[in-house]
Amino acid sequence: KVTLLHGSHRTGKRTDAAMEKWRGHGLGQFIHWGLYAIPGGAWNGKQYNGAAEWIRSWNGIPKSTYDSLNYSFNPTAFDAKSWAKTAKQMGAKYVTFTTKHHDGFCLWPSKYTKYTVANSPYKKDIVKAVVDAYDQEGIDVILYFSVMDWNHPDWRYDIKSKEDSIAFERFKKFTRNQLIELLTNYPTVKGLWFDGTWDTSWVKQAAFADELETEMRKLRPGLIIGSRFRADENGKRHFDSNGVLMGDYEQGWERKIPSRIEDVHGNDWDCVMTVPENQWGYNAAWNGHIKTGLELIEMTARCVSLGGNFVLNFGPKGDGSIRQEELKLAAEIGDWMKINQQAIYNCGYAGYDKQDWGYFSKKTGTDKIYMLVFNVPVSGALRIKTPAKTVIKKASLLADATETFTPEQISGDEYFLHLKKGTHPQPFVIVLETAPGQQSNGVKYEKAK
Ligand SMILES: C[C@@H]1N[C@@H](C(=O)NCc2ccccc2)[C@H](O)[C@@H]1O
Repeated sequence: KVTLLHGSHRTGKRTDAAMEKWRGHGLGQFIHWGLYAIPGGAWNGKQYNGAAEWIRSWNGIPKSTYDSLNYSFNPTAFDAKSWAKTAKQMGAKYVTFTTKHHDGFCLWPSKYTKYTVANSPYKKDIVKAVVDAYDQEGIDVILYFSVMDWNHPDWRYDIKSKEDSIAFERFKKFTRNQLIELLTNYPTVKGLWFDGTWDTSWVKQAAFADELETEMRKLRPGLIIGSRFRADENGKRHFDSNGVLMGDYEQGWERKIPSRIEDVHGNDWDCVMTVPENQWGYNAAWNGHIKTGLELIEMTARCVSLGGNFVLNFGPKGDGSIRQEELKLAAEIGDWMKINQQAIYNCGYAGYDKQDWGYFSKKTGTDKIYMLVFNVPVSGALRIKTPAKTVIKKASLLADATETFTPEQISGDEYFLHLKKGTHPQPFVIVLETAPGQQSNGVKYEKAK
């Protein structure tokens, strides 16, 4: 153990109500929207190969021309209420919304820079519209904020001179001012999702960032901040020099999902995921593999079964409308969630061995176990290995409790549930009422009725 002044200030999960609520969300929506949605991944008819929200960094684009896009930002189809309705129907319990991405354009009328929506034809406060609309739908709001700001003259990738240091001191003040401004303007937001914090200039600011995080938490008790915001004084990010998680949850699962429970080290975490391989902002040409509704439902199940939240990204167009492909996915996910949401909301790791047919989740604070079945075996037999001294009192279909299953005991703590042939074209959920701490009484298998 090394002594740290600016390492993690807490070990273990937060147990307060605000974090318990976040932990139980299961499914969230990410929205990446900004000037990058106007070019939509192409410039003068040429396709940019990277992620559309990074197009400003492309050599093919004159920076000043990109920066002038704020003068053509007028999303006439923007309707935060319809975005929030889409999220509600999908079953998302929270939204993470880009206030300012790496390009530095602010979707709120910040007092600390001219590079904001106030100086665009649209003029109005988009962050406020989103916060109000999602609040009204009962969906929690987390604000995405990029520390790295390509537009600000005082941004530096590293501090290599006295001039850099003087400039970056101004940048740090600017960053603090904007964060306090966001927390003051939009007091109902539940957390901040930080990005653009990997460059050396920011990694060197352990003391400043630690102080700023403390100040924000004091201003907004219960505020949820992930592991990507700040480094410790040795430059360690996400986990400090003693291997303790920074912030309230692990923010390292960007476009990837943990394989096993050991990978999450007993921490809270979220997985943020794109529909294409790697496009967060709107890209008109969705190339490569586009994830299907079934894939995304299975990713949601996998994240919840490992105690995390799955946050699916939407990239609205330059005019503010959501593309048809994303609306269709939201509807498909929502249709499944309407029937099976009980296995997702306020659920977490069940402590059962992973089986080939799918995922277990457990309703927090109860002995209710869910089996989220994606891969029905040819045998129709779903294997369950219960933790020691746990008996299955009842097994039934979540969608229809009258459809019950009589567990066939195979050995001390192993059972088969036998499915009727060809009865489940869609992923489905079985609920297990269990009684831990009891010796199994050898439930015998009765022929399927
Ligand atoms: C949530 C996404 N994060 C931004 C990004 O630059 N990701 C690339 C990246 C991911 C992890 C460490 C460094 C850099 C993307 O533009 C999205 O905003």
